[in-house]
Amino acid sequence: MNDNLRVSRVALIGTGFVGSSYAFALMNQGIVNDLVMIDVNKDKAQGDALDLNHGKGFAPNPMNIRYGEYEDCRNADIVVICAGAGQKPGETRLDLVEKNLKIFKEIVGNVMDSGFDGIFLVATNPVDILTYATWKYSGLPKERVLGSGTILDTARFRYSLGEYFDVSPNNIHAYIIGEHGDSELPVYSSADVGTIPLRKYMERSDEFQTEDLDDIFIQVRDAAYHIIQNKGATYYGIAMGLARITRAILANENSILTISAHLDGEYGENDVYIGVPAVINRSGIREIVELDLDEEEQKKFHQSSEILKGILEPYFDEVQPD
Ligand SMILES: NC(=O)C1=CN([C@@H]2O[C@H](COP(=O)(O)OP(=O)(O)OC[C@H]3O[C@@H](n4cnc5c(N)ncnc54)[C@H](O)[C@@H]3O)[C@@H](O)[C@H]2O)C=CC1
Ligand SMILES: CC(=O)C(=O)O
Repeated sequence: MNDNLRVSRVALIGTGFVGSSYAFALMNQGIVNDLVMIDVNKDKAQGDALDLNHGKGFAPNPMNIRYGEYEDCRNADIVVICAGAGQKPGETRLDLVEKNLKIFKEIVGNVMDSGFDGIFLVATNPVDILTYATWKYSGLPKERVLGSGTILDTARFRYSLGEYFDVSPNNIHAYIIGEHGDSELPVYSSADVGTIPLRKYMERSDEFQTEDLDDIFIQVRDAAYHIIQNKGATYYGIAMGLARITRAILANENSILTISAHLDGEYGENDVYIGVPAVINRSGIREIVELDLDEEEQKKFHQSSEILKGILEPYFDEVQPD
């Protein structure tokens, strides 16, 4: 049988705003055959599974959806973790570290006790820190533990640049890398619009001004704060991003996506999970794509990495800031 057509199972831990939106995206896109939903709040997971089942008749592909227990993770291809606290208005992602690390120790322990031997995909914030924790707590190879990283920030960036240039975001190649959070950075040096380097594209019209690029980035970096202020949480964007990563894994796509990956010398950094472009396929992270950063970008990326290492250090003693 073609490996791309085999039965695929995702176990989702945490069926709150993000988890249930992700489940809805999976169903609508027909990405997975079997979805098991697990939450400490069993009523919520059970209610979501039933609600989703009622929409199945309108979905593009047959899909088995049910609520379950940790033992159901045993045969999962991917365990996706969206469980834990989210930011309240005014809180940063890094403010969540203490409480969500505790939750993760328990969750990852339970998943591993089931005999799980697949790929972890983490969305809970602070996502780079919790992906590192998942890697440590699980003992799985680093290639099989990834976080959503800056996939959402990159999508927001392409959306905003698309609006600015009045071009589809699909024709814009531009990445946000670094922490999924306040120290992230845009990579303008290698951004392009329809293969034309972005800065060159801007020469087409006096309407395009370099200062606007700073405003666009600030809008992107602070988007979550604005959305949380408006409606308490963000979930549709990340749900689509998680579905995109899931598809890249299960369909063995070899797609380049900005996810949180463990660096082992790439970009001159060691022992940190951070947002970078990487080739994603059925084995998880096939390889990290090293962008040719300019000096300013390199400096900012290093600063972002140092911030993450500084957060990790008290919890994981072998992490040494440079
Ligand atoms: N990586 C990204 O780009 C994004 C990440 N997030 C993060 O996703 C996380 C979830 O956000 P929401 O869904 O809005 O929160 P939520 O509060 O709606 O859902 C969290 C769910 O986790 C469950 N949970 C808590 N402890 C658990 C445990 N020990 N075991 C199993 N389930 C447990 C809760 O019962 C709840 O259903 C937050 O950390 C948030 O910051 C949110 C948006 C974007
Ligand atoms: C909440 C969050 O991490 C985001 O929307 O970017």
